[in-house]
Amino acid sequence: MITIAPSILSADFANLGRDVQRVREADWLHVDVMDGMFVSNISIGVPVVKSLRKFTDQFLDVHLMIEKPVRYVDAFADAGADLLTVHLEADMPPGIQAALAAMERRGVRKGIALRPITAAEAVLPYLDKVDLILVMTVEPGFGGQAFMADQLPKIAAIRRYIQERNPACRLEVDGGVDPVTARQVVEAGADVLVAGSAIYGAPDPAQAIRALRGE
Ligand SMILES: O=C(CO)[C@@H](O)[C@H](O)COP(=O)(O)O
Ligand SMILES: [Fe+2]
Repeated sequence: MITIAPSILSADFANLGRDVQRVREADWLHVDVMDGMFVSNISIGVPVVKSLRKFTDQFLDVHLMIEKPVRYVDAFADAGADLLTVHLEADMPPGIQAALAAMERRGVRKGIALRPITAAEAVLPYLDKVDLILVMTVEPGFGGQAFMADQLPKIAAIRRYIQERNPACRLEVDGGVDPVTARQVVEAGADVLVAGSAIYGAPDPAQAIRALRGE
């Protein structure tokens, strides 16, 4: 089963409620949080997640592109995030483990994300503790970038690790996903597809969601 997670980074923030309505047929909503430190861009944070939680029943998939994310787990849990994904590069190992432990305490689903430079093997110490692994297929920080096909072998390698060690874990791909690259990442083993520009840049976002599902 393929899950589509529209990224609201490509929405019109002045009309966010309208743009969330436009993707209501997707089960998930992908929320990109950027701090201007882990990535150069600054996007949105806790108050927007809180407002989204009141507005939609969609599963709130919050991608934290922030340094030392353990500092914000409680705040995003209070705001109503369903899943928090932290980058392995965003802290030293005790910090990432502390972030995952805090999510466990709060009953929030736990994800880890990898920049393109980070090898598949980096997930191994965490694989039995997480609900989702996110492979970035662009450098994190901005929507609308070109898909990095050199990440496909990494997706396939992580799918093999998941099958061996934690088959319930989801494998999400984020960056440059469109109907063509969607097929490639699904073939490699992804089962959650994030898409920003391919959905919000399309004349009919609902149709774009169906196209990403291969319907
Ligand atoms: O996390 C990020 C960017 O850092 C993404 O979630 C983007 O928002 C995806 O946008 P597209 O590449 O699909 O336009
Ligand atoms: Fe993202």
